[in-house]
Amino acid sequence: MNTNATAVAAAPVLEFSGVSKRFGGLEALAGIDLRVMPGEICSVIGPNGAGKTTLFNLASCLLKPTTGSVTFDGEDITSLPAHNLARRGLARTFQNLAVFKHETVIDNILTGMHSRLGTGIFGAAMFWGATRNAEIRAREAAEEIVEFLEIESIRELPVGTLSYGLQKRVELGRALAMQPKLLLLDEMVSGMNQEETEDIARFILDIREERNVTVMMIEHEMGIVMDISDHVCVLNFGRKIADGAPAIVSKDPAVIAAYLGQDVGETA
Ligand SMILES: Nc1ncnc2c1ncn2[C@@H]1O[C@H](COP(=O)(O)OP(=O)(O)OP(=O)(O)O)[C@@H](O)[C@H]1O
Repeated sequence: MNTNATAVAAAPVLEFSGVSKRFGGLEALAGIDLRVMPGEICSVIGPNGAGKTTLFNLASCLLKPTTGSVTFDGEDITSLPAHNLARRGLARTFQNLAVFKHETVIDNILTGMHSRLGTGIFGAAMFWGATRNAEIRAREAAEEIVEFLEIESIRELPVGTLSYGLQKRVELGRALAMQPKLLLLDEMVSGMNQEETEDIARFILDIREERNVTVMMIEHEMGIVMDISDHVCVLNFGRKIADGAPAIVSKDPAVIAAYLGQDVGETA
C-alpha cells in the first residue's frame, strides 16, 4: 500500500464559474468565479447594489445566470427549479423575515422539516401510521434544534409576538431543520442589537462545528464578518474585487476604495 499517496483535494460545496447576470441593460454580476469549500464560513460583502443578493439568488436557483454555471455539491444546479434545493441540502434565510408569524416557534421549525422531507412523503408518512416514526423523528429533531438555539422557553409562542432578534433565530431554526449541507444567511444580524448579534455569531460558529454545515453569508455588519469568516468575497458594481482571508481582504486597497476610504476592519 502506498502510504505517500497524495491527499485528494476537497471539492467545493458551492462553485460559481464565469457567472454573469444582466437585468436588461444592467450588468448586476460580471464574470464571477467563487468557490466555497466544505466547513467554511464565507462572507459576501460589498456596497449597496454590488450584486450580493443577485449572487445568493443564483445560488438558490431563484434566478438563472445570463452566462456561466453554478455547482452545488458536485452537481450543476444552474437550471434547476428552486424548490429542488432543500432536498439536495441547501437552505437559506432571507433579508426580510420569512417566518409564519401566527404559527408557534416549534411549528415554524417543523415546516423546515417538511421542506426537506417533501410534503408528499411526509404527508403519506402521517397518513399511513405505520411510518408514524417519521413524524416522531421529525419532532425530536425539531426539539433538538429548539434546544440548540436556546429557545425552549418560547417554543409554544406565536412567532409574531417575539422580538425581531428571536424571530430571526426561529428563521435560522427553520433553515437548520432542512438539515442543510450549505446554509445561506442573508443579512442575518441586520437590525439586531449587540447582544443579539453576538448570540448569532456564536450560533453560526456552533452550526459549523457541531452540525458540520458550510455557511455562506451576506453581511453589512463588519464586526461579525471579520470575527467569524474564514473567507471573504468582496463585490463592487457586480465584479469580484477581492477574495481571501478577512485580515488580508480588509487591507486590500481596492476594497478600501470601494468602501470610500474606510478601513473595512474598523467599520463595525
Ligand atoms: N430583478 C431585478 N431587476 C432589475 N435590476 C435588478 C434586479 N435585481 C437586482 N437588480 C439590480 O442589480 C444590482 C445588484 O443588486 P443586488 O440586490 O444584487 O445588490 P446588493 O449587493 O444585494 O445590494 P444591497 O446591499 O443594497 O442589498 C442593483 O443595481 C440592482 O438595482
